Amino acid sequence: MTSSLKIQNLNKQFKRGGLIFGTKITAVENVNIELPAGKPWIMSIVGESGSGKSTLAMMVLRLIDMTSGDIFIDEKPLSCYRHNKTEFYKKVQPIFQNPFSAFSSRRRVDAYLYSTAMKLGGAQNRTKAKVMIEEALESVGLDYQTVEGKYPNQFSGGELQRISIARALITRPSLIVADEPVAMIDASLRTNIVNLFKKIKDEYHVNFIYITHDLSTAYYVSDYIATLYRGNLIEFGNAQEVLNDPAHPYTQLLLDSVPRVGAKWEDDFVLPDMETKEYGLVGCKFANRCPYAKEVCRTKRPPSIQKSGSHMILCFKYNDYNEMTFSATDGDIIKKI
Ligand SMILES: Nc1ncnc2c1ncn2[C@@H]1O[C@H](COP(=O)(O)OP(=O)(O)OP(=O)(O)O)[C@@H](O)[C@H]1O
Repeated sequence: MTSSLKIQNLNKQFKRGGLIFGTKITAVENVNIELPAGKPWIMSIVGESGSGKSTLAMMVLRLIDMTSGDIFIDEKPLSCYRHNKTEFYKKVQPIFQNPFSAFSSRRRVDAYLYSTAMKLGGAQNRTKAKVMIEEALESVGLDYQTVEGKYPNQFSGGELQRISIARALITRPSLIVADEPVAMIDASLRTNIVNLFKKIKDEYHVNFIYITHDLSTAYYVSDYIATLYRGNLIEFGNAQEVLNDPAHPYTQLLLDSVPRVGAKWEDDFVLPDMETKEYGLVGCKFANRCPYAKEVCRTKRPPSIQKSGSHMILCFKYNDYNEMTFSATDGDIIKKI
């Protein structure tokens, strides 16, 4: 199959502490995801704080290096863009959590839009750039006059995030990576912003990686759901399948709070030292919290099991706790019989 996104055996290790007494954590561990080309999609990456979501997003955005593995966008490895940042940002655009940090308070917002249209969008002059900007703003429900000549602090967080989205659209990217784009936005406006992703996906044929704590918005917009836990992709699949029939005990736990609008996991649900400890576990990272955990879950890394279609989980329970001769880190998938 030709793929629009392929994440292959992706790993990221961070060193923590000093040179001598420091430890390493694998913030993203052997993640494999492949999404087909052709039909645009929104993939939500969900998981509580410290599960590796932003680390994964930053690798896709080339903001940090991967330790090993590879990422392909439209079949091209990210390494292709090593010497060509412009080409990369034409293809992949970021949207960050805090729209106010994406724009300097001393620069007019329209200056950013013109700069993007002319440097990345291919506009040869300001007149052509203006047409592009008007169209992008219209797609996010804003008009040019409302934005013209204004500074970031003259907008609400929600408006400024819409402008960030419009700016991302100007380059006609193939992929937008939105890391917690609604976290700082009033709860009542979150669904509107995320619904925009859906509209833009269809209008512009752009794919989205949507990273979120906010399960209810993920619930409404996703075509695919990826659940991360301590760097492991513990469940992945078509959103309908994962949401209607979550297989991993952790995803089941998370989905208990859906569909309450604005439902979140508490950031201090897991204490930081417990987080570090879980990253270091040899078996399943969720074993200490899992009501179904057995001995094998604590001693061996669970295998990837293909439940049906694209739906996979990293869990012993779905293989009747059979010990595998190889682990998920070998990148193998066992088909559920
Ligand atoms: N530069 C870094 N150096 C060391 N450890 C890091 C670094 N960046 C992230 N980590 C660690 O990697 C793990 C995953 O962090 P990450 O920010 O990717 O999680 P997250 O799921 O995005 O969390 P949040 O929702 O809070 O942003 C955490 O334990 C974090 O402390």
